[in-house]
Amino acid sequence: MSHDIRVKICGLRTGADVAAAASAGSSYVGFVFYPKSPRNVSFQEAAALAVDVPMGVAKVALVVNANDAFLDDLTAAVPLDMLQLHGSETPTRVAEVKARYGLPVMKAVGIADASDLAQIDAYAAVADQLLIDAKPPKNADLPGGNGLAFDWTLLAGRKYWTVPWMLAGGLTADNVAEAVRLTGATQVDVSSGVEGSVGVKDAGLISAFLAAAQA
Ligand SMILES: O=C(O)c1ccccc1N[C@@H]1O[C@H](COP(=O)(O)O)[C@@H](O)[C@H]1O
Repeated sequence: MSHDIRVKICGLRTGADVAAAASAGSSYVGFVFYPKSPRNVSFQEAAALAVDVPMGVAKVALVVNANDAFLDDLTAAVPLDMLQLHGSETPTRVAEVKARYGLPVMKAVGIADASDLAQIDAYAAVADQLLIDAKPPKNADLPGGNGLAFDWTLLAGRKYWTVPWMLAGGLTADNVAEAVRLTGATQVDVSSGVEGSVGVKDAGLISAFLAAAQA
């Protein structure tokens, strides 16, 4: 039986990446605007890639603790459908970004243990979507995109959040079906799990991930 799981492929850097994600059936594509990331793209590169994203596939900009000047320039240069805030933005900042840019905002929340779940309600009150990701290791260069999974059973039996959410963190074609089964996620996000080497997407892995997520 096939399930209606919506997939986001994050960290696209080339036209071939966009074509692979779109033809495999992704619902979202993500562009990373964070210089420390091996997946970082410039505004100009993202604007060129956005042209080839089919209608109906949402273009998501991933930013980390971005200020208004950065977001002003980003939103002027790149046609976007959603902003993904993947730093330590507070609920107040999430609300400010949503009001200032008029774009749906997805807030990433890092989870390592049950105590990390407490913060989610405050974000659910202001964000349009949540991204439930693994908390990065201490001193990690990146706040996400580390290929690290968290204990999915932490989400089993949770009360529902009031906004849609995506599961992320260390997902691959081999584990995504189990992750969906344990968490009840209806949306999943992947970056390093569909790469042949760090920062380099692999069309075969993208297609295998979509097939496994929706199987
Ligand atoms: O992908 C990145 O380089 C990145 C950089 C900074 C913040 C987040 C980043 N990626 C996001 O992290 C999660 C999980 O990634 P992975 O599948 O474990 O590699 C995913 O949501 C990406 O959107």
